[in-house]
Amino acid sequence: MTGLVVKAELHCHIEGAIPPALARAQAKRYGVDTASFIAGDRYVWHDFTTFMAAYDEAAALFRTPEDYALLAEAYLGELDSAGAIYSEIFVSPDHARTAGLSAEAYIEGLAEGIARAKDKSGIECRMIVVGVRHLGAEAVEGAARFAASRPHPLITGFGMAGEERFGRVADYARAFDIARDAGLGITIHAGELVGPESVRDALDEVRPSRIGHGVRAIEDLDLVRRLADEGTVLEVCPGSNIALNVFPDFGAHPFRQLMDAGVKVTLASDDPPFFDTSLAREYALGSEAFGLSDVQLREMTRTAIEAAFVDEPTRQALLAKL
Ligand SMILES: Nc1ncnc2[nH]cnc12
Ligand SMILES: [Zn+2]
Repeated sequence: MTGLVVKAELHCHIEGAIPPALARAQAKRYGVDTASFIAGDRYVWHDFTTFMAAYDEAAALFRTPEDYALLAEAYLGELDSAGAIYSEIFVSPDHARTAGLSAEAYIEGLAEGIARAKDKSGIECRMIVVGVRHLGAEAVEGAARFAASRPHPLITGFGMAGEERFGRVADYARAFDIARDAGLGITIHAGELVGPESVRDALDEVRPSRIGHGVRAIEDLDLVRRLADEGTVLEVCPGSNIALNVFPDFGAHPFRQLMDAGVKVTLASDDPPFFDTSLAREYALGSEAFGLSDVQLREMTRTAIEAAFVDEPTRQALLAKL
């Protein structure tokens, strides 16, 4: 039934959306051995650290603007087929630079793929530049300065991904100040690998309108009330959380508790092929694991579009499609 529900996605890392078969094809072109991180049609990893290592290896196989154009076009085509009308992708200039591609060329390639997808299906997409937390505060400030220079109109947000157990949120506050001052939307990964204190620090130090994951806020009901009161939107990625063992199974996942407590929740796929998921599967889980009706799923899509980092005319046009 959820196939009929109009969808929107606020949380997908474009490097995390590389299908293993495409990574293999890229590796063949560039003469890279994938044995350490792909087996058959699956990425090989067993915890967050080895997941990040496999992710970095896959990202390093994308080296030209056209490589990224094809990736963005393919991912958005898949989303369109699943009924999505809007997507935000996290983009990481640090990963591009490691692969020998300038941040500018990387963004141009992605923007080309986004434009091709929009021409084909009408799907809207925006880019959120992310800094990589475990590269340190200076690197994250560099990513923020790049985003704040507003190198492309489709870049509308700034965020931070990577190893949440590295450093303290306060170390990164300046990066977020730079991005906020430039008018970018703000989101931050928190409450995924670390508990409620990480979410509280994110709220206090960064003042985001959205939090990536945030699900471990459930360990502190005062914090859950604060999220509800302040209207902070959570980009919840249940398939990712179970794959990374943040919770043992969907029965233990707090999506429904957060929603019932009045927290604004949305569903997203994070790094779909790494976690055997897709936006379609996350919406199906919304129904099958969390008991949401199609009407509730559609309302959740509305929450996502209301929280999207887009200009008002685009937001209104998207809302009119619901
Ligand atoms: N689930 C995740 N958490 C933090 N950083 C990430 N980068 C890509 N996926 C991530
Ligand atoms: Zn993420």
